[in-house]
Amino acid sequence: MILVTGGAGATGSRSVIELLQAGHEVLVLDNFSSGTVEALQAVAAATGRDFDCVKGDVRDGAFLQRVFRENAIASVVHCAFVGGTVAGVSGGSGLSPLECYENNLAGTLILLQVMEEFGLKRLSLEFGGAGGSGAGAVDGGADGSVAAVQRLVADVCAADAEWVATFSH
Ligand SMILES: O=c1ccn([C@@H]2O[C@H](COP(=O)(O)OP(=O)(O)O[C@H]3O[C@H](CO)[C@H](O)[C@H](O)[C@H]3O)[C@@H](O)[C@H]2O)c(=O)[nH]1
Repeated sequence: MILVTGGAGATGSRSVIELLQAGHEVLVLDNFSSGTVEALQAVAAATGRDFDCVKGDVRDGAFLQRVFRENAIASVVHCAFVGGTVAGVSGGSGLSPLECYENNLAGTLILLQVMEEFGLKRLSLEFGGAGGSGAGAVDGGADGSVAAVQRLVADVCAADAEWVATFSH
């Protein structure tokens, strides 16, 4: 089973469709800060497949531990990112830098810690709107938090060859 964080959002729900169509079992995890039940209903309609969804936050380590304990998760697709507030950059969420870094960097840090605790070291990161776009994008992100996430994950992978991570924007 593949866990898709932020699976009720635009980028995440597209990933869920692709994974279901490829025959994978999927579990969606989303705090529904911007994700919607309608997006999940559209996934079900497009694929004709059933999948479960748990409501909760990637920053909640105890919640993540429960999810990993109760489900046979083989890998994680991490899409639970929020956009920055840099003027003129798409994907802006209206959140402050502190809120963005907390969502994106702290959320990823806690997710990685719990994954490692469960011996799970396969991760795809899909930044979607949080990655920014066009000439205004800074270091691959609408604010520095996406670059910080990439650096964190790169350092974790460099220190332990068992970790496998891919990025897409
Ligand atoms: O801590 C968090 C933060 C976010 N989320 C969830 O993560 C998902 C993020 O998805 P969004 O749709 O908010 O963001 P995307 O990057 O997927 O999509 C954005 O970027 C896209 C471009 O790729 C389009 O512009 C789209 O309209 C715009 O919402 C949401 O379900 C949100 O509820 C969490 O679960 N936990």
